[in-house]
Amino acid sequence: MTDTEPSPERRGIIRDLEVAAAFDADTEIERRVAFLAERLTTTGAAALVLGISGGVDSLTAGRLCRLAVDRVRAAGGDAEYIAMRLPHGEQRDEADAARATAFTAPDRLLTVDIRPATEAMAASLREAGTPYPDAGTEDFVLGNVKARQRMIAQYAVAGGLRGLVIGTDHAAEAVTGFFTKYGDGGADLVPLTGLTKRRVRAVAAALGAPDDLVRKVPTADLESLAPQKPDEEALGLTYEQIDDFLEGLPVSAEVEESLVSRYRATAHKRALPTAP
Ligand SMILES: Nc1ncnc2c1ncn2[C@@H]1O[C@H](COP(=O)(O)OP(=O)(O)OC[C@H]2O[C@@H]([n+]3cccc(C(=O)O)c3)[C@H](O)[C@@H]2O)[C@@H](O)[C@H]1O
Ligand SMILES: Nc1ncnc2c1ncn2[C@@H]1O[C@H](COP(=O)(O)OP(=O)(O)OP(=O)(O)O)[C@@H](O)[C@H]1O
Ligand SMILES: [Mg+2]
Repeated sequence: MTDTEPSPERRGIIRDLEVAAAFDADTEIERRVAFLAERLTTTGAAALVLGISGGVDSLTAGRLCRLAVDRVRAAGGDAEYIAMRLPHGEQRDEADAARATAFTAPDRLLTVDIRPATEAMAASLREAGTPYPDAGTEDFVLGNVKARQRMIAQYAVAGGLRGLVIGTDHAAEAVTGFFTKYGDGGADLVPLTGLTKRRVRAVAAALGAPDDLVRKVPTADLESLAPQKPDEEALGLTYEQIDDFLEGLPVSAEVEESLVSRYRATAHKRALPTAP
């Protein structure tokens, strides 16, 4: 069963997440590079800091950082793009991460293993007697600790070098709240805002990224008990379905209901802390 006319609630979500009706990859590249360059110039920051995972989102954001920094320099400014590799121990898709990093052409590359910090926190939580209901819950929660360790590492570099931390959140993650609050959700600038997943891929392709990395299966890769688990498996929805919903295309009633209710349930993740 499909609907052809998006509900008023869906239209509100599309508007709130800034998903444009029309899309042209080159126009989006220009707009987003201009945004990053303007932020560097206006804030007087000296660097853009971004974790590169090997996935398409960070590859795309990283290339936009490269172009923005080049633009600032061409205008006589001084800035750099700092990429960070933040593996948890040995990363299974390290070869992809290395190629993605090379594609973004950073001025500096810093590699920080987040495993020791994550394990130290896990051990201290266990010692404190943290009452996890089961091993799966502990593994899931420690996955979010990994994402937050990455945030800590990026802010440590930004703090030392007058940098700004780049987040890779886009509309297809924002609508489901599929990010760690104050983990990968913690950033200063979010240049992919409003893009659906297929539009992120289209931007990556237009930027000249290697085809296999453009089409790579998305994974948060946070759970040690389920390494490289595809996002679509975790979400129980495909990115095609999520993108269709966001682009106002026909989706089933089940998909519509599921996304509207996830959007409502995760409102706190897209807002400032709740105050009285
Ligand atoms: N109603 C409410 N009002 C205010 N705050 C509320 C709240 N409900 C929960 N909270 C708070 O939010 C916390 C839950 O949020 P959070 O800690 O983020 O945890 P949660 O949303 O449960 O998990 C994060 C999800 O995002 C996925 N993820 C993370 C990182 C990257 C990617 C990726 O795409 O690569 C995906 C991850 O696999 C997982 O499925 C609760 O522990 C609580 O502190
Ligand atoms: N192993 C890692 N090394 C460096 N940064 C990472 C790593 N894992 C995650 N990140 C950071 O967290 C962000 C969120 O991860 P996410 O999985 O949503 O994006 P991605 O890996 O770039 O693309 P995809 O969603 O297609 O897998 C990444 O874009 C990146 O900035
Ligand atoms: Mg990923």
